[in-house]
Amino acid sequence: MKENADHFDLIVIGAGAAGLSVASGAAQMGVRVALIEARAMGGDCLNSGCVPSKALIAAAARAQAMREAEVFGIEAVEPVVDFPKVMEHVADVIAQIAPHDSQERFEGLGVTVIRGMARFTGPDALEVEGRRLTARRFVIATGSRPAIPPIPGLEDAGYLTNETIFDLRERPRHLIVLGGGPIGVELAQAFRRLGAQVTLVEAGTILNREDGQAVGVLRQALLREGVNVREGATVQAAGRGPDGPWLDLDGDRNGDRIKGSHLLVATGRAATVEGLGLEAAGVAHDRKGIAVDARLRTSNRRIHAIGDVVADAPSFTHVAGYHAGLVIRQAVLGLPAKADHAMIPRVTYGAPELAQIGLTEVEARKAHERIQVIRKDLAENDRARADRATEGWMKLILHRGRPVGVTIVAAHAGEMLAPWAQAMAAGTRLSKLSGMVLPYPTVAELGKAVTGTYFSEKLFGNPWVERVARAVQRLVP
Ligand SMILES: Cc1cc2nc3c(=O)[nH]c(=O)nc-3n(C[C@H](O)[C@H](O)[C@H](O)COP(=O)(O)OP(=O)(O)OC[C@H]3O[C@@H](n4cnc5c(N)ncnc54)[C@H](O)[C@@H]3O)c2cc1C
Ligand SMILES: NC(=O)c1ccc[n+]([C@@H]2O[C@H](COP(=O)([O-])OP(=O)(O)OC[C@H]3O[C@@H](n4cnc5c(N)ncnc54)[C@H](O)[C@@H]3O)[C@@H](O)[C@H]2O)c1
Repeated sequence: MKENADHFDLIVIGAGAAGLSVASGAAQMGVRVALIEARAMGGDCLNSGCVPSKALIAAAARAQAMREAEVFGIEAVEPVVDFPKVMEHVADVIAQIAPHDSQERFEGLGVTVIRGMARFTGPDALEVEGRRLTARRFVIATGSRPAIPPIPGLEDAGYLTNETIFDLRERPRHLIVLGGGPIGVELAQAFRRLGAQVTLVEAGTILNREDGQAVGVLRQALLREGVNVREGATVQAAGRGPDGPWLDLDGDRNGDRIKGSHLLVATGRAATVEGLGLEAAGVAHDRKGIAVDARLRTSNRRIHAIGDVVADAPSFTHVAGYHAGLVIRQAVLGLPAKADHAMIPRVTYGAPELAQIGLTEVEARKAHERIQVIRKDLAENDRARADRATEGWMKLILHRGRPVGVTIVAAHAGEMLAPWAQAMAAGTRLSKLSGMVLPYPTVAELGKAVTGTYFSEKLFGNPWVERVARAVQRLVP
């Protein structure tokens, strides 16, 4: 081993969800770790992603609840939204979580934290701010950035991204959101609920990876709440007028111009690979990110890549954490570990939320000749009735009696999905799930009701079961 102060067992580049998880796990198991971060500790999720967006959504939900109070016998009112205070709340939530990801905490765990841009100079060496570091192994966890589409005039129009929108302290009068993926949909609805006029512009259909029927429920909610949803809209050009940015659309309606006060671009992500010196390190990558094998190794076997920077991996914080665990198993404990993205859950935090694990119905029909789909509406659930939140449903997709997918559209779909994620990861049989006693009244009971339907279809009206039951009545005292 090189007796050099700047030699480490493991160097991690990027202190976002992925890099932080590897660094803390490895350091706590006695490995000499360096963690390099060019910008804010915590990366996208803490500073400009999950955390601020969910805090904003929470404030927006409070505002909406005031508009919808009538049904509970409480006078509905149009809320007075103090937008700067809402954004203070968002900043405060970030500040509360930040110590967990801070340089001080990681140094306390024994990690050497180095601030600056890392650039590989060779297969086992890199440079940060003129300092040379070497290591036995590296982990690239440099995440992703907003991908900006090549629309003529977009730079002149001026736009926000997830990296700047949470710095706003003045409520947009009219926010144009370009892109109807999870970022666009979540933020469009939140800003609308906080009192902005919102136009959501999407080239195809919103949330196009998700179950179309579930998206339909969310789309109706967006429209009902006054989000102007423009799907199938191609943006020809953008520019800036005296009052703010505009987009010229061509598609569903010919040649119309949308004028807003602010424009948010949420048209996808690009892996952060520029300036990393990946060629010097012998790490293959393309437009989609860094290529890895099932063990998350790059073309340089001593370098792993994890999180958003990985080509073709789902971009979620829980995936970043999952990848980190797999790398720790291999690089720290010497155990084999392979990534499997088939059972990664995902939730779009609209109102209602849209949650998915495994195959959607359409995907399952393509993958298997025969599937069974059982759907139960929230309107049948007592807690949902009491909460006046009966919009939505759950769909269980089965192949040969085993769950291959679950889709939920409901106010708390993410929480409702969690036990299914556990059950599907553990391979729990449906009979075990249907035999479980759940607290009443909870919306989670809808999941049990679905499994109940599966078994009642098999048991009720079945001549064999009826014969057995009659025999038992005769023979058992
Ligand atoms: C608005 C929004 C909402 C989201 N909501 C959710 C959600 O609700 N749930 C969910 O699961 N996911 C959500 N995501 C996705 C989630 O934020 C990402 O999947 C996650 O942050 C990826 O973590 P990461 O560690 O791979 O990358 P990042 O968090 O991007 O971290 C990478 C870090 O590397 C640093 N870096 C880059 N290059 C270098 C270099 N050369 N040298 C040193 N440092 C470098 C960067 O500065 C950054 O801090 C959301 C994303 C956005 C944008
Ligand atoms: N709740 C969550 O877990 C959550 C929330 C936000 C983001 N994320 C993660 O971040 C990723 C990125 O989110 P995103 O919403 O930016 O990207 P996305 O790729 O999921 O969606 C981008 C959308 O923009 C549209 N689009 C692209 N170019 C366009 C153009 N020129 N004009 C009009 N529409 C255009 C696409 O058709 C697509 O629907 C997500 O895929 C997800 O993995 C997760």
